[in-house]
Amino acid sequence: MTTDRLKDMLGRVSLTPVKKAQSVLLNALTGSTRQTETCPLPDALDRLLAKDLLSPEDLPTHPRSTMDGFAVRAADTFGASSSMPCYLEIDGEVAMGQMPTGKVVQGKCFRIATGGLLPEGSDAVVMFEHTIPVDGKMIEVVKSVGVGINLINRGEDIKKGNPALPKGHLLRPQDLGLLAGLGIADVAVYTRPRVGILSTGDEIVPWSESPPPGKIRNINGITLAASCRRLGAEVTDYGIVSDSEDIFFATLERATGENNVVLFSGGSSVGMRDLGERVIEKLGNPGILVHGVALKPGKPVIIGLSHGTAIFGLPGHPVSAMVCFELFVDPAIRFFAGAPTPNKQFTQSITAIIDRNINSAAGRLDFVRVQLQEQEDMPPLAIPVLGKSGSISTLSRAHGYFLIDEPTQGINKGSQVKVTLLQ
Ligand SMILES: Nc1nc2c(c(=O)[nH]1)N[C@H]1C(S)=C(S)[C@@H](COP(=O)(O)OP(=O)(O)OC[C@H]3O[C@@H](n4cnc5c(N)ncnc54)[C@H](O)[C@@H]3O)O[C@H]1N2
Ligand code: MOO
Repeated sequence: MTTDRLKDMLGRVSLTPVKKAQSVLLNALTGSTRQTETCPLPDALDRLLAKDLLSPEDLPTHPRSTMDGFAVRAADTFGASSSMPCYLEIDGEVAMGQMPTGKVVQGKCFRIATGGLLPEGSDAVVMFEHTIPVDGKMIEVVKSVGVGINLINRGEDIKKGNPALPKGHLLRPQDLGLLAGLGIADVAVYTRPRVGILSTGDEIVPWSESPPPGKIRNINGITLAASCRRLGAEVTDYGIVSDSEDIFFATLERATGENNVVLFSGGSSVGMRDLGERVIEKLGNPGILVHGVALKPGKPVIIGLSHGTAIFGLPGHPVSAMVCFELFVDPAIRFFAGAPTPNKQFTQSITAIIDRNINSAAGRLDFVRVQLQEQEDMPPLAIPVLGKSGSISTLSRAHGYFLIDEPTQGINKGSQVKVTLLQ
């Protein structure tokens, strides 16, 4: 496979627009394998279906009453009203959980409870409230019913052979309920994506330690692992790797062999010790897809692929790392998780009104963190959370973000913005 990196007029690799980088990544991933497995129904929540599911039977398997009342022949009640009731003889009772015995014949009815199976001959149910007992054997019907009223027909929920759920569908509680109703005990799902995480930098110490002067705690190892778990991935932490090319390469090579996606943070920009690009290139097949995107923050991100595993060199600054996760890693994990269109389709977003002017340079995508403040009878206010990409508290305080696209040079106070909520 050859990679198609954007070049400027002098042949130098230039910053790639975010949308282009996303499509290069997703196109390259189409050659990667997604594994599937069988999962017991109760454990299938939040998994993605690996096959189209057809209904193996009619649901319900028999017509059932949806009201407490009397199973009748609708024609027997035509014209019935409180001023001119019709009279029906109670000829039997449907026992719950049992097949009804007997048949409703003209002029007769069966007592039935909600959920009871409709006895043969009946085609509607009259609610108790619309009847008056005459004696133990006879009722007055004071409201007519049409055929099919107050019952659910065989196969009305879903018919045998009809599509129940499509391949790639994310299984929610209501979907598990549908599968339970159809008696599907084992579900073919995509295997959870495996993600390996490395943190690079001689200055990084485990977050649980007290850093001596010159060192800092590992923030990215935690934020990235948690973001992966949110997407249902299984995460392996390969720890903190020192800025030695040999150790970094050996760890990255091992992680690439063991995972669908590998993330490392730090070492993506052009500093002397920034080995990210070199080691991905060395892994090859094909190696680097994109290095440097027109994005703020997050410009130095590296996107690579090696032997079907997606590799991301995320900028070390904690906000930049999470922004790149949201825009690039998230779709890659969704791809391996089995999502049919890995770019977020129905992200939770709301319209808000920006409370001040925001500058933005033309030619790059700006990711603006915001807090939301409710306003009466108006969309909420979006208040930008300003701060450097090294300040994780700015993301922690943010309720969401909006994007300023490449051609736009800033937006004016009072404009509407589409805020994607940060979960
Ligand atoms: N001459 C240039 N310098 C820089 C450029 C540039 O274009 N030219 N880009 C800047 C931008 S933008 C960013 S973002 C950073 C990205 O740098 P790296 O990805 O190489 O990351 P490091 O240099 O290793 O670290 C940056 C920063 O983040 C801290 N860090 C790293 N890992 C962690 C972690 N796991 N937890 C918490 N903090 C972490 C690290 O200590 C640095 O402070 O490059 C700019 N430079
Ligand atoms: O891209 Mo850097 O992430 O602007 O801080």
